[in-house]
Amino acid sequence: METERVTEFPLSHVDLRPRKRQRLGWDVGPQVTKAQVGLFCGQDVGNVTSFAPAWAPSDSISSSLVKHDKIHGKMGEGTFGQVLECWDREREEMVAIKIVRGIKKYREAAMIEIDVLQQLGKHDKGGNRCVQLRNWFDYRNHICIVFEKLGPSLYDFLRKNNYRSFPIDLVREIGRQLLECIAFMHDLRLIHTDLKPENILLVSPEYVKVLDYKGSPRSPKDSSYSKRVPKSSAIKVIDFGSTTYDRHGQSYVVSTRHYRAPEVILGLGWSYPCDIWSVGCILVELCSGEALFQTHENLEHLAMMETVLGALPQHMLKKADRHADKYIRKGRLDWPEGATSRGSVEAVRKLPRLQNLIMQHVDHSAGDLIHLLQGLLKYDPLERLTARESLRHPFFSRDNLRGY
Ligand SMILES: Nc1ncnc2c1ncn2[C@@H]1O[C@H](COP(=O)(O)OP(=O)(O)OP(=O)(O)O)[C@@H](O)[C@H]1O
Repeated sequence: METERVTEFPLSHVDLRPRKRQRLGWDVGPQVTKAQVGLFCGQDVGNVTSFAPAWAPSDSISSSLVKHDKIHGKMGEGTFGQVLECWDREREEMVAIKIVRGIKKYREAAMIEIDVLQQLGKHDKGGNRCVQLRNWFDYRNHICIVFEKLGPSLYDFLRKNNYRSFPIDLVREIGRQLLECIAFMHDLRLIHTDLKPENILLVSPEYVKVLDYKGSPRSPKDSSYSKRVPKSSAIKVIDFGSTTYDRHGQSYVVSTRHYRAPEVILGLGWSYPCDIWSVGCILVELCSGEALFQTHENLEHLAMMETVLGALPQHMLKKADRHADKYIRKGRLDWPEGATSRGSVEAVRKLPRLQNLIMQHVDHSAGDLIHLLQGLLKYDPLERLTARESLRHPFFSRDNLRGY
C-alpha cells in the first residue's frame, strides 16, 4: 500500500529524505473478493504491551494473538497499521503478520492485497519472487495477513549503510529478479504500481563488511572506509495493496513520487510500463545510493527528468491533461520560469546526465547498464522496454555474470 505521511505514529528516526509521499486519491483496484474468514491462528505474546499497535483498542489484537504464536517484535509500520514478527507454532517458523487498521479504505486495500497474493500463489511455478501469503484472518474488524518472514528492505539496507551504493554485480542480480517478478505479474495482467526500494525485501538479513575506498566517509559520524554488502542477493517483492488489473485508460495518480512515470504525472493514462519506469529509477538508486529524482513537485520532477534524460517528447507534452497546464507553456516545460525557488533551479541544474551518473558509480559493465536504463526510462511508455525484453538485455547476459 502506498501511504500518506503518517501522523499517528511517532517516527523512530528522522530521515534525511522523507519517503512517505502523499497519494492523490484512492485507487480503484481489482474486484475485491468477498472475504472468506480465514483460519485464525491466534498467538501467544511474550510482552504484549511493548508490541501493541499504537492505534489498537484496549482489547488489542496483540492480546488476542496470545493463543498460539509469540510476538517477537515490530518489523514495520505505515498508515495501514503494523507488521509484527511472530513465531508460528503450528508451522514452526517465523512469520510476519500485517495487522491492518480497521478503517474501510485500508480494509479494502488489504482485501485487494490478499486477492492478488492468492492469484500470484496460484500461478507460481516455484520462485516467482513475490512474498508468500501463509494465511489471513479478520479479527475484530482488523484484517491480519500472515506472510513468510523476510529480511530488511533495500531502502532500510541502504539507509543503515549510510546510503553507500550496492556493487554492480549485486545490482544486476537484484534487477534480474525484480524484472522476473514483474514479468510474472504482467503475464497475469497485474500491475504492481508501487515499486520502490521499500517494497523490495532481501530474503536474508545477513551481510558482510567490505572495504570501500571509493566511497569516502559520508558524514563526520560515518568515518569508516567499509560498507555492508548483503551475503545473498535473493529478494522478494512485497506490498500488493495498490496492485491492479490492466484496464485501458487508467489515469488516476499511482506510484510513490520518486518512482512515478512521466505518463502518470502528465495524466496521459498508464499501464504496465509504469512499473518498468519504477524499475529504472530503482536500479539507478541502487548504483548510486540515492534516489534519482528527489522531489515533491510535478514541474520540478519533469525538469529533473529533462536534465537527466533529455527533452520530453512534444507529443507527450501536447497530450498532457488540463492539470498539466500549470507547467507546460507553448508546448514545452515551463522551466525554469515556473520554478518555485532559485534553490529548485539549482538542484535541477546540478543533476548529472544519466550516462555520467552511472559512470561515476559503476566500474565495469557501465555501458550495458546505461543502455538498459535508457530502455527502461524511455519517456514514451509504448517505446519503453517490457519486463521480458529487459531480461534479454546484454546487461543480464552470461558474459556479464561474474557471480554474486
Ligand atoms: N514479509 C515480511 N517480512 C519482513 N518484513 C516485512 C514483511 N512484510 C512487510 N514487512 C515490513 O513492514 C513494512 C510495511 O509493509 P508493507 O509495505 O506491506 O505495508 P504498507 O501498507 O505498504 O506500508 P507503507 O505505509 O510503507 O506503504 C515493510 O516496509 C517491511 O519493513
